[in-house]
Amino acid sequence: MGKTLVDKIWDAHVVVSKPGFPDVLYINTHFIHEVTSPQAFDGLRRRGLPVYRTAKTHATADHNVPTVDQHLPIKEALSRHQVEMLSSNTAEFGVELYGLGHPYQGIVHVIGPELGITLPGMTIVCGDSHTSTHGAFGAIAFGIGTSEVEEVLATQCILQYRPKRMKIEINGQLKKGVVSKDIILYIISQISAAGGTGYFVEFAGEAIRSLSMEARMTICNMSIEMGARGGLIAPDDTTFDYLKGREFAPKGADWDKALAYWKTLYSDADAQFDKVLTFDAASIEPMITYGTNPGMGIGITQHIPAVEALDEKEKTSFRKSLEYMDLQPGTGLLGKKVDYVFIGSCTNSRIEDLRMVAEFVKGKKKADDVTVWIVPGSKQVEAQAKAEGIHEIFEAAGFHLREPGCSACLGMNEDKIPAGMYCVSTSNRNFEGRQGPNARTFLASPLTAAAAAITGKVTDVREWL
Ligand SMILES: CC(C)[C@H](C(=O)O)[C@@H](O)C(=O)O
Ligand code: SF4
Repeated sequence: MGKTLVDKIWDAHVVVSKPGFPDVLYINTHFIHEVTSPQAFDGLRRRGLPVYRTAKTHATADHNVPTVDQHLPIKEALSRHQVEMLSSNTAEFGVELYGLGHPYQGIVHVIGPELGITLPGMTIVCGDSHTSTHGAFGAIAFGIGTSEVEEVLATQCILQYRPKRMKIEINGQLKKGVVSKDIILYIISQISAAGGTGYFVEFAGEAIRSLSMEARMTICNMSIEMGARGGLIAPDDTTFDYLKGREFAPKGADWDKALAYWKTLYSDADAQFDKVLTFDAASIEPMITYGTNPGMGIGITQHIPAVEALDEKEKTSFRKSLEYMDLQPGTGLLGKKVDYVFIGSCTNSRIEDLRMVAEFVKGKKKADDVTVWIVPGSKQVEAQAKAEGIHEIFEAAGFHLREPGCSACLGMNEDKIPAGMYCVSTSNRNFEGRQGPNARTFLASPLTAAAAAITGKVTDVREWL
C-alpha cells in the first residue's frame, strides 16, 4: 500500500520506534524566539549541556519587539528583558541570532521560508504553535512546548506519537476577491476550531495547487486553528521555483540531489488517510469572523447565526462570545464601524500581502476615524516593499509601513488595540484579549482589511473590484 506524504517524511526521520512508546524523531531545523526559549536555556545550564547542533538552530526576536523606532532601546521592561535574554543566551550557546537591527530579523515563520532555511521533506519545530506555516513546503512542521525546546536544543530529537492523517481537498477555482485567507477561514468555519484535533492535514486539490507559496503559507499557518497538529502541502514546481537561489537553499550539485528527492514527496495515489474532506472553491466568499475563536466565521454577506440554530451545549459559549464582541445573533456585519485595521502577523505579512493591499489602496485615502497599522513580516519584506515604492502608496493613502514584528497579532508588545475597539485583522486568532485587554477582533484577508481601512466599515471588497 502507498504512503501519505506525512508518513514518508516521518519514516525518514525516525531514530527509534517501539510499540506503545512515542517515536524518537530527528529534527532538521529548530527555530527559537524570545518567548519560549529562556527556560529551555536555563535548563541546559542546569544540566551543564551544550546546544547539540548550533548550525541547525536559528533564532530571531519577534514577539516582544516594538514596530517603530527599533533602533532605540525597548521601552517596556518585560519586553526588553525577553529580547536581551535571547541575545545573551544565543551568544553564550553559539547560536546565530537575527535580532533587532539584523537585516534578516523578522517573524520566525516569515524568515525561515524567505531565507530558504525551510525546505521540503524536513522536520521543523519551534516553541510556537504557528510553526505549521512551514508545512507549505512539504515539511512536517509543528509547535512544541518550552520543555521540548530544551529537549531539541540538547539532542536535536523529539519524542512524538505519529499523528493521524487527514486530507482536505479544495477543488475548482476561487472567485474574484477571494484569497487563500478566505479558504482557511472557510474550512475552519465548516469543521470548527476543534475539527482537526489529532491530525496532520494535507491540503490538496486544484485551488491549492494554483496558489503561490506565500498564499500556501497562510493556509498551513492557520491549520492549527482547527486544532490540527500541523498542515502541509506537497511540494511542486511552485515550491522549487520559490526556493531556488535563496540564501540557505542548497546550491549546484546539492540542489540537483535535493530536487530529485523533493520530487518523491507526495502522497501515493493509493495512500490511506484517516479522514478526507472535500470543498468547492467556488462556494467560498470573502470571510470574516464575528466571535472569539477562528471557527466563528461567516461569508461577509452572511449573518451571525441565531442562537436557536445552535446545539444546546454551544449556546452558552456563543452568547458569552457575542457579549464580548457586543454583537447581536442573527445580524450581519456589513457596514459595522471599524476603529483599527491591522495588516500583519505570520499569517499575512509577506510581500504578496503588502502588494495586494497596495494595489487596492492605490489612489484611495483611508477613512478619517480608522487607525491603520501595516507591519511587514521581516526586514527583507520591509526592504522589498520600499524598493517597490509600496511604502509611498501607503503614505499617500494616510498610513505608514511600520517595522517588522508580531505587533498587534498579540498584546505582548507596545502595539495593542484599545479596550472596546473593533479591529479588522489579518492575523490568525480572535481570542478574548488577544490584541489587547478587551479589544475586539474581526479576522479577515488582507483585501477585506484594506477595504475596511478605506471605508472605515466592514466592507465587501468585491464591490470595489
Ligand atoms: C508566544 C507563543 C508561544 C505563541 C504561540 O505558540 O503561538 C504566539 O506566537 C501566539 O501566536 O499565540
Ligand atoms: S505573528 Fe502572531 S501568530 Fe505569528 S508567531 Fe507572532 S504572535 Fe504568534
